[in-house]
Amino acid sequence: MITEDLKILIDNKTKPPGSLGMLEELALQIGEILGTTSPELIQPHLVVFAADHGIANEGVSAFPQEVTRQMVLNFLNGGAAINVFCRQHDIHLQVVDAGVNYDFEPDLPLGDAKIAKGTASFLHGPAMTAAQMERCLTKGEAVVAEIEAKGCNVIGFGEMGIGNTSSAAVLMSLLCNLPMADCIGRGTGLNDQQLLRKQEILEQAVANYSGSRAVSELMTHFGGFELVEMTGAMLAAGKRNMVILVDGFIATAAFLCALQLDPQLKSKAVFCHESEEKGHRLLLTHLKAKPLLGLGLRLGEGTGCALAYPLLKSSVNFLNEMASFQSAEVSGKS
Ligand SMILES: Cc1cc2ncn([C@H]3O[C@H](COP(=O)(O)O)[C@@H](O)[C@H]3O)c2cc1C
Ligand SMILES: O=C(O)c1cccnc1
Repeated sequence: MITEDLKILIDNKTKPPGSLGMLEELALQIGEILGTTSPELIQPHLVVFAADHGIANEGVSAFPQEVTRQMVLNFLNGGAAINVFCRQHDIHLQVVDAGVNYDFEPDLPLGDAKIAKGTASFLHGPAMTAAQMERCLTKGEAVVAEIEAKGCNVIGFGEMGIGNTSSAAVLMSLLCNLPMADCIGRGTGLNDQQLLRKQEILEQAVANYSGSRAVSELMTHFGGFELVEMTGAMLAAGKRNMVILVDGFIATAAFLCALQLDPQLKSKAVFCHESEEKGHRLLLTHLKAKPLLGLGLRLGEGTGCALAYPLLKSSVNFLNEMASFQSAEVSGKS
């Protein structure tokens, strides 16, 4: 019903049919999610989940683990890329400690969803316990519930966690049944030799794993606290009919996990960009997802979401503000 109404509205705007391309698909999708032919994007939010990874100590990242905590403080001081882009587009930014290996001062404007001070290395055993994994999903959901209560209906998710492209790559490889070599990338900037080592470590971790392919067990074994909290947050946003902005490689891996738990979730998700991280294109292809932007970003933090947000605004604005052939008295197609 709403879909047909939206399609008629979009086609009656003063333009050749389909000429606004992906913006038309976006307007249709946002109208469907919000259940209205005159959607408004309200209180856009971007949540950055941060946590540390035991696997970071196995030489899989070009940067040391303490960068996670240092970047959290940078976010709180307003100095990271995601701060700049959120400021530019009036997006509320919230940083959440999902499990950074550091005790932050209690009075900082930092969401507390800490599970532990970093995961264990998944090279030889599970990254977290099953109970911790469940707590991640619950805490991610709670973060979204609180934000939705403020009236927000569009929410993006970012992450910070040195080593987390490794978690994401393994989850992708096992859930999509793809060779590790197709799922790993240079992350923060590994050279060829370091990349080969990352592949060996991750292949060894999978060889050492004797569990099932059930997504909950995979998230427990290979997940990061920030990644699984993001999965919980995405599930919660979908359940609440919010527009979900999916960022780069790690966020898409979190989405892949969420989709296994809620197959309806895809209709709520906007894939904001295609990351330069090697596995991302294949992961998007696997999800049959069409990203909005291709800027060669490989940062994470939710930067792709913040950069794509103006396109969502343009799509609802054309739907709400453009004249129709009838109202503007423009002749239709002959
Ligand atoms: C200064 C700095 C800022 C970042 N912001 C996001 N990431 C990104 O890089 C990390 C993933 O790459 P890997 O798996 O290779 O460690 C994540 O923290 C991700 O958010 C950053 C990385 C660095 C170094
Ligand atoms: O695409 C991403 O999310 C990404 C890529 C490299 C490093 N950090 C994040």
